[in-house]
Parts: sequence; structure tokens; C-alpha cells
Amino acid sequence: MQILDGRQVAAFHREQIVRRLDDLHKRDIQPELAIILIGADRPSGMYAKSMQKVAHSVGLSAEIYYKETAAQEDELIDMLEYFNEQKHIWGILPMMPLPRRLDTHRIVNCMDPEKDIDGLTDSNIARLVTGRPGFVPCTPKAVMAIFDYYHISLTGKEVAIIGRSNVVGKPLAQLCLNRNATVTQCHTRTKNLPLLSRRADIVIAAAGKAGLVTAHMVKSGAVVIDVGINRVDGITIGDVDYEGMTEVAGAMTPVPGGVGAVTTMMVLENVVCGHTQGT
Ligand SMILES: Nc1nc(=O)c2c([nH]1)NC[C@@H]1CN(c3ccc(C(=O)N[C@@H](CCC(=O)O)C(=O)O)cc3)C=[N+]21
Repeated sequence: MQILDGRQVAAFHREQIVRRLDDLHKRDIQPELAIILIGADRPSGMYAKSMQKVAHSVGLSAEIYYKETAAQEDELIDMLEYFNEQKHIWGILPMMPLPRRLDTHRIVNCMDPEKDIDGLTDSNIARLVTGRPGFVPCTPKAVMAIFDYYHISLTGKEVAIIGRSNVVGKPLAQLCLNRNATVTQCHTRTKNLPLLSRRADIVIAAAGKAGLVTAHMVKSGAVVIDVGINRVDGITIGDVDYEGMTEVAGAMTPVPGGVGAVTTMMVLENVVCGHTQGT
């Protein structure tokens, strides 16, 4: 079984980002990424910090703008509108999910689509669905970057996506369709999940359930992409039962060191390179 090493993919993209930033700095241009974090007790806080650290390591300014869980919707919208106007802010990343009390759809759509580097606005979603992508959400984009790096073609392949979230499952289906795959979108109400996933040449696990995808659910030689990030007994594991899967899969991504490791680099790439990277 081949391990699809996310850290290697991230390093490849990192070089390109560093070069582009050097070029900008020479012209006295200092772009900033504005990370918005709402509420303290969320794993999002950890990812926000880690994204900021990686941004700084490539020389990109990144600020975390924190608001209490009790923050008012209008206060957040004012903040977004302020960021929209700030010329030096090239990217805005609201860490998801927002506290349930808030109207995510309303808030997210106050972002200028040109600064919506995680492709959360209706405008960027529409562009993805109609096959002329603007900003593509970073996690699904990371999956595509892994396919590209390892020359895994999707044309004519059967892809089973397990999960239908707005940030991962749904945009992934669009990206795979745009690459001429035949896509089956599975979810919690899917009746015979093993039957469907076993048909697939490529299985993408994005359900957020530790160990959901076991060896008997994939065919021999399949490519298995694990998007899950679950904390179990203080360690991070994916949605795939990794040990068992090594006997069956042809190639797979580990957790950690797989999709997550590339996601942060995609955030930075979207800020620094705009949406010229395509997918
Ligand atoms: N608008 C928005 N966009 C996101 O992309 C987004 C978000 N909100 N909210 C939180 C989730 C989570 N997320 C991760 C980013 C990096 C790693 C990462 O660096 N993972 C490493 C380390 C994992 C570890 O050891 O904990 C790895 O998998 O190797 C993981 C998960 C982005 N998210």
C-alpha cells in the first residue's frame, strides 16, 4: 500500500507560496490574512493558532480576531465590512462552525467574495457548481492537491464521498464531478453504505466519525482519502480504521500527516495567489 504523504504535498506548495510572497515583499506589498475566531472552547482555536504559525513561517502576516461566544451578529458583520474595506487584508477566514445561535449564512455572505478565501459565500459556491471556480474551500482543495501531486486521475472513476457538509462533502462532490468522476454522495441516512463504498475506485471519508470506514467497506486496491479529524483519548485519528485498511487499500492518506497537513497550505495559497490556482 502506498502512503499519500500530505506533508510532502504541503512542502511542494509551500515553496511556491514563499516565492510569490518574496516577489510581493520586493514590491512593498504586505498582504494579511484575517482569521476570525468566535468562542473559546472550540478545537477551532487550536487550528486558528496553527494556521497563524504556518502563515508566519512563510512570511505572511496573519492576525486572529477573537470575539466572545455571546457576540452580536451585527458586531460581527461590522467587523467583516471593515475587513472588506482594508486594502492590505487579502483574505478573511471565519473559523467554522460558528456558534449555533448565529445566522451563519447571513454572516458569511457579508464577506467580499474576493476575500472569501475558504469559498464560503454563495457567490463562490455558485461558481464552483457551474464549473468556473473562484475561491475553492481549502479542505476539498487539499484533497485535489493530493490527487494532483500523486497523479491520480479522476476521469471515469467511481468516487464515493461519505459526508455531505457544506464545507467538505458537498464541494468535494462538485470538484470530483468537474474532473469527470462518477460521484456517489453517502451520508448518515444512506442505506447500504458498505455496498456503495465497495463499488468505488476512490473512497473519501468526510463524516467526522472515528473508525467509520473499515476494510470490508472498500475494494482491493482502492484509493482511500481520510478527511476526518477526531480527538479520541487525547490523540487525533481519522474516519478510517487505518490498521485494517492497510491490508486492502492501494493507497491512502494518514491522519495526522494527510489532508489536514495540506489544508493549511491551501489557506495560504488562496490568500497569496488569489483564485488563479484552479482545480
Ligand atoms: N472556515 C474553516 N476552514 C477550515 O479549513 C477549517 C475550519 N473553518 N474550522 C476547523 C477545521 C479544521 N481544520 C484543520 C486544519 C489543519 C489541520 C492540520 O494541520 N492537521 C495536521 C495536524 C493534526 C493534529 O495533530 O492535530 C495533520 O492532519 O497532520 C487539521 C484541521 C481546518 N478547518
